Amino acid sequence: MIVELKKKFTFEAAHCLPNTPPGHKCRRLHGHSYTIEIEVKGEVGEESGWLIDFTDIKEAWQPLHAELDHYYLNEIEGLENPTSEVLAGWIWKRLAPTLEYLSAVTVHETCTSSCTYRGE
Ligand SMILES: Nc1nc2c(c(=O)[nH]1)N=C([C@H](O)[C@H](O)COP(=O)(O)OP(=O)(O)OP(=O)(O)O)CN2
Ligand SMILES: [Zn+2]
Repeated sequence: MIVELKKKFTFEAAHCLPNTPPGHKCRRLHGHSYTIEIEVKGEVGEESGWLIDFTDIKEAWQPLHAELDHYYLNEIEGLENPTSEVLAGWIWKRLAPTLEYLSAVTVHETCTSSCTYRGE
């Protein structure tokens, strides 16, 4: 049986988007309460009854939370232009080596805007 597990995390951070046209609202320094959704996909183990422990996802996320929470994202290497797209790719790159079965990273920048990256 193939399943998809999803776990959500939150962090607060400031950013601006320096490559937007002059006068664009996102050029101004502002902040978001980001929600990050991490998904893994694979076969359920017969004995365990699960794909992986949700705690494994939490442990993989924790170092990234420490790097991102209450920081100015533009000052972090690789996030000089921190769109949702760039951030989703940045998170994927860091999670993929440690989190088996990773299948998607979704960045919710606001309640109405999100970006999903599936490693392609
Ligand atoms: N493709 C992208 N478009 C935008 C990004 C992005 O990362 N990728 N980012 C922004 C801004 O960071 C902005 O803070 C969030 O955008 P927006 O959804 O427009 O925010 P609002 O709260 O104003 O949205 P409502 O329409 O009022 O819900 C902009 N675009
Ligand atoms: Zn923004």
